[in-house]
Amino acid sequence: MIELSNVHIRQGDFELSGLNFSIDAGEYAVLMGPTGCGKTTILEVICGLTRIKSGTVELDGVDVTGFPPARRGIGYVPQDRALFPTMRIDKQIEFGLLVRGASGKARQRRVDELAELTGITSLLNRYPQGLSGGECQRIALARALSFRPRLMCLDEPLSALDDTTRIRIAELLQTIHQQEQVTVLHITHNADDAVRLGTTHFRFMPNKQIQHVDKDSVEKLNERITEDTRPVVDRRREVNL
Ligand SMILES: Nc1ncnc2c1ncn2[C@@H]1O[C@H](COP(=O)(O)OP(=O)(O)OP(=O)(O)O)[C@@H](O)[C@H]1O
Repeated sequence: MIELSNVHIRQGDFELSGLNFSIDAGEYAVLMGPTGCGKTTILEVICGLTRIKSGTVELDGVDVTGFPPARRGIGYVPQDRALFPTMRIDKQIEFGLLVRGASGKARQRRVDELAELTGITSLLNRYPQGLSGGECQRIALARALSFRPRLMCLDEPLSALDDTTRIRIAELLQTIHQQEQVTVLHITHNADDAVRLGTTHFRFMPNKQIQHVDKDSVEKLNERITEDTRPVVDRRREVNL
């Protein structure tokens, strides 16, 4: 489904090289690793938001290395959710379909379907201002799913939520994985979330390579949780267009 081969990335002083990583279709893959090791960078490479120096990115056997984000058919939920601040929620959800030329009827049907799936029907006429973190996450998930992506890339989707909301959103992620039959790549520091949600697990190793790890070893992990203090990067919004 996803295959990164011999990928070389450089951003400022940060560099990864000879990186190989693959995920089979239908998996709920969790990628873990300490802060600053390059997890978000890998999501951005897969989505087409960060250019690679060399190597290839394949999706379903197609080399998409030179494809712009919108041609990759990936739903992306960045860590800050990046909702459009001045757009009504129903319009945000249908946006990915609108730019792909879907009819008004098809868009309405999908908005209703996703609103029900994510539990946001009562929010469709609102704007992002004043919404809770959990509500924003549900909307970001619905928006990313609108065009039936083959892959969902989720950047710490359960961070910054209270415990009850965290459990509810984790349940929603499981429902989405099953009902939408979408392959998921979820990055997290949290070993409990990784064990609960993942069907396959990967970890950034000290040698800057990604390695497949079994569930038992994930349970023993206790990654240090630190906040990402980098400024929000607006270009991440592009991917769901
Ligand atoms: N645009 C950029 N220019 C220069 N350096 C960058 C840029 N984007 C990211 N980096 C650097 O690349 C490294 C990896 O960042 P990345 O956000 O991928 O790590 P991460 O594993 O997702 O971290 P966290 O878990 O804290 O979110 C960091 O050292 C970061 O400062």
